[in-house]
Amino acid sequence: MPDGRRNALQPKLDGENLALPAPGTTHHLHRLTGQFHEQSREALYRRSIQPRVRTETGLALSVAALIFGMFAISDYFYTGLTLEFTLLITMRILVVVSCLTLAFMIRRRGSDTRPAWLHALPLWILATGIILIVPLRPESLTTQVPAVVVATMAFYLLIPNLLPVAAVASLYLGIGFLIASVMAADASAVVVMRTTLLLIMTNGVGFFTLLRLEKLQRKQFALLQEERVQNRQLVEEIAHRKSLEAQLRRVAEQDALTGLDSRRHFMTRAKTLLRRTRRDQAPFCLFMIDVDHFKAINDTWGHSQGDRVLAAIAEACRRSLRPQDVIGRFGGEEFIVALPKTHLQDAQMVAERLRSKVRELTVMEAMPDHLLTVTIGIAEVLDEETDLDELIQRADRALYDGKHGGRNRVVISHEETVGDTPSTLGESFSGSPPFF
Ligand SMILES: Nc1nc2c(ncn2[C@@H]2O[C@H](COP(=O)(O)OP(=O)(O)OP(=O)(O)O)[C@@H](O)[C@H]2O)c(=O)[nH]1
Repeated sequence: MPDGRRNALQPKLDGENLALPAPGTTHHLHRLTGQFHEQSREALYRRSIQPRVRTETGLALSVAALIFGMFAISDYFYTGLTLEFTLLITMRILVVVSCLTLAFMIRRRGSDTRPAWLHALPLWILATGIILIVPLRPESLTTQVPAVVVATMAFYLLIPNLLPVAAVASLYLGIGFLIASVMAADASAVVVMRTTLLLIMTNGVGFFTLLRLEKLQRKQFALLQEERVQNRQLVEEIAHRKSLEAQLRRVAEQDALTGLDSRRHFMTRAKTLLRRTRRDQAPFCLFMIDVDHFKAINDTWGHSQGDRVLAAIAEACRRSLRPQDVIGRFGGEEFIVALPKTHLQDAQMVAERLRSKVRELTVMEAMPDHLLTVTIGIAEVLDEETDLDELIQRADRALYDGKHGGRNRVVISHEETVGDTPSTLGESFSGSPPFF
């Protein structure tokens, strides 16, 4: 299904059609890392944020590397064109190039199997670069402390990473910086103490802020999943109800044995047709069709054969009539047909054709010596007549006349004719006489 046509009740997570957890599954987060205890859910979460993380990491690393490179200007002011400056500029170029390369790799090569070290490595390179400034520019130690604080916050909050990765890299930066301060810049105990406290505070703030963010994002993810599960259940429920409704409608509207309209549905459709035909002042005819000696078929060949005969006659009706004619099973072995925009003479021809078709049905092969016949009563709607029930009654009376007249015939309701002359068009048997 194209995305545009995707059901609005089924939101899609970033880039993936992810499997959903079982409904009602609760989620627990690790207290110190903020990650899901459930490994599969954690993997699902990471996959869902992967495209965003790739882009943001690439951007953040590029920005951090460029800022780190820009500080070559202050190196020049501190050292002038000395060996230290050459070492500093070389080191900065190496760090910038490594970070940009890794940023590029993360953006281009990010996949499910991407190793964690690929994300950790740029932090360690940046941290090493910052630490190395201390021995190369020991006199600027005091200005380097705020740079370490900013870098630590960037490790936690700017460059997307898992909390343990950011924490370990920040600790490495802090401890490395303190050791370098003592060993290469002869920092006094007070300065070391102050810097240590500042870095502890920075790490604390960074750690707990990122921990909170990690937890919030995962809670949001879990809620979204829960919602998706509920939406999916809702969609399934709606589909189920719709199919039940359709089934119920079919049961109510269709006769199960023949597939024809049920009596009730026929009445509804025929009434609409009659109204429309009356409005257009067009003719309208109705057939009542009854299988002759049907009880005997049941009694002799069984009810299953009787059912097959009814289904075959229904099929013959469907094939002999036009798509706009409405055919219904009126009850038992009786069928009813509404023929809109049909004159009596045409209806009579159609009925005769149908009667001949019934005699040729293959279902009769199982009933040797039996001539399967039907009697059809026809009534045409009279001028200004709008009542379908009356039309049915007249067709039924014609059918009754046909039964009494010997069956296997088409009979037109005599109430159709001008004057009181009966117009029953009885027909004597053709072919072999019926078995009964
Ligand atoms: N097999 C089968 N028989 C049915 C079904 N519905 C009604 N019948 C039977 O159809 C028979 C109708 O018999 P009758 O009303 O006496 O009519 P008939 O034997 O066709 O006689 P005439 O109409 O006078 O020619 C009854 O025995 C019903 O039990 C059905 O769905 N399947």
